[in-house]
Amino acid sequence: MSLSHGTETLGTGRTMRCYIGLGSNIGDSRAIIAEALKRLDELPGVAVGAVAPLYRTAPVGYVEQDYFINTVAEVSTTLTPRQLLDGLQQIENELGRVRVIRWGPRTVDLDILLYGEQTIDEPDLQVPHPRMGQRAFVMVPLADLNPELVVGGEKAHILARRLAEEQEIHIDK
Ligand SMILES: Nc1ncnc2c1ncn2[C@@H]1O[C@H](COP(=O)(O)OP(=O)(O)OP(=O)(O)O)[C@@H](O)[C@H]1O
Ligand SMILES: Nc1nc2c(c(=O)[nH]1)N=C(CO)CN2
Repeated sequence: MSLSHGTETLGTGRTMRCYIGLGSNIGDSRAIIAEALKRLDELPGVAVGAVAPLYRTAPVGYVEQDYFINTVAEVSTTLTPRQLLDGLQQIENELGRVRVIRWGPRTVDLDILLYGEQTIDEPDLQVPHPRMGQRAFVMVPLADLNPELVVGGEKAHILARRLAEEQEIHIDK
């Protein structure tokens, strides 16, 4: 929890509730996600709250790759969306340097799913995340945290249940 640390120089002064999606399919994904959450909580102006369970999920989109570990974290922040994105990219870069395969892809992906009720449509930042409502690996952990949340006109738990019938997702054990 670092909301009170240096926040006078950051962001809006208002505290926003956000949801961050985390995914990894390279290296020790569980340890990498734990480390990403620790670093997220250590960012000035960011406090990590509830974190959903870890899920093991089949790759969506480009399918010739390993299964992912995914989760979603609820975050309180005084940062602006862009400051938050900068912080997430810094963590991705730091952890991405823990290279497992030479020239290999990044080890962790951090997405801003929701930033309060705000809508942002800029070339390098779209919120709500435009593909979140089609992805079981996002909606299932998000629904664990906030089942009544409305995403694209539907409640998170309803979307999650439907997507989980189409896309492979299991609690990680
Ligand atoms: N809500 C958001 N959260 C994080 N990054 C975002 C968001 N909206 C746009 N971006 C942009 O997406 C870029 C990351 O693209 P990348 O190639 O990693 O996409 P991806 O994570 O593989 O795919 P997807 O966006 O479908 O999850 C970042 O450089 C960032 O500028
Ligand atoms: N299961 C799963 N599939 C994905 C994921 C992910 O995090 N989990 N991330 C992607 C690019 O953001 C593309 N496909």
